[in-house]
Amino acid sequence: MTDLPGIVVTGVSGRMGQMLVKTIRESGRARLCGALERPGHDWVGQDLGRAMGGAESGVIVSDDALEVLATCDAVIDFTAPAATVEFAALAAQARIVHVIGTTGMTEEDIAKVDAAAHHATIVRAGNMSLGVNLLVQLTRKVAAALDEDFDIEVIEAHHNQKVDAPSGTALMLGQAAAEGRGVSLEDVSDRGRDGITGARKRGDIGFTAIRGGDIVGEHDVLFAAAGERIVLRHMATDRAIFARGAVKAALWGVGRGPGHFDMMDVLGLK
Ligand SMILES: NC(=O)C1=CN([C@@H]2O[C@H](COP(=O)(O)OP(=O)(O)OC[C@H]3O[C@@H](n4cnc5c(N)ncnc54)[C@H](O)[C@@H]3O)[C@@H](O)[C@H]2O)C=CC1
Ligand SMILES: O=C(O)C1=N[C@H](C(=O)O)C[C@H](O)C1
Repeated sequence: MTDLPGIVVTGVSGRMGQMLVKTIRESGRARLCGALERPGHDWVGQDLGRAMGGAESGVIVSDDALEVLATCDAVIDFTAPAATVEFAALAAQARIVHVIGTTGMTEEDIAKVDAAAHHATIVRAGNMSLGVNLLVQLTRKVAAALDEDFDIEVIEAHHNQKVDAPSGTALMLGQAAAEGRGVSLEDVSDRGRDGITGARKRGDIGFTAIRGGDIVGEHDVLFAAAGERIVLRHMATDRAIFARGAVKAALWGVGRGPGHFDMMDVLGLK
């Protein structure tokens, strides 16, 4: 049992953090070697099992990332951009795998993660599910096959606690559509319609974000032309799909050496 790769979960009290703990425990392929939360969080110092409302687990929630990362093979991180940038630097120091699910990162944040990837094995993706990563491939193919007579719109829906928009997944899908068309997403992205916007610009890729209730995550890529429409859709109904992908990525990364990878690498979809 102790020979299994050790994974630490950071942001352990969060929606994804708790799902990751459950997924690691059920996997039979890894052991939970630590649990981290932000300094000042009321779970810090408590037994993780008890904090999650169950039996004692023997794992104490810590806020000392440097100490915990030194004893583990990988850290899985679904937290917030500023925290993720710090974890990347610590993972580089510890020479371990850093799986990043955090979305809403800026170009500057990503440049810092790139720098950390000289020493850490980083797997970062706005969506860790198999289904969405396949949808990304399909989106690129469909966009490449159609011309600008087809308007492309990415529509996403998430729960009312989500803090970033468009979602990381929507941006992955928009990027794939732009690549399929051979254009830069930056040049054609339309992200904030309100008021008298004028007619839609030919060639633009539009984004719409819906927030409500407990929606886990839904993404449509709409290709709309005169007389016909194609819709590519993914609907997540259980966060376990993201957690399973993240654990798979952590195990894939152990022993691989430094670099900045994504789920396409892990799933062999490149
Ligand atoms: N890539 C993917 O497949 C997925 C990505 N996400 C992304 O994961 C992130 C988290 O999502 P949720 O779990 O829903 O959010 P959440 O708000 O439920 O959890 C975030 C947790 O991170 C903790 N945290 C913040 N700063 C920290 C620090 N310095 N050290 C340790 N812990 C810290 C918070 O206290 C909180 O418990 C978001 O960016 C979301 O978009 C969510 C689902 C799937
Ligand atoms: O915040 C979430 O919940 C999710 N975030 C990711 C994103 O921004 O795309 C992935 C998933 O859709 C759930």
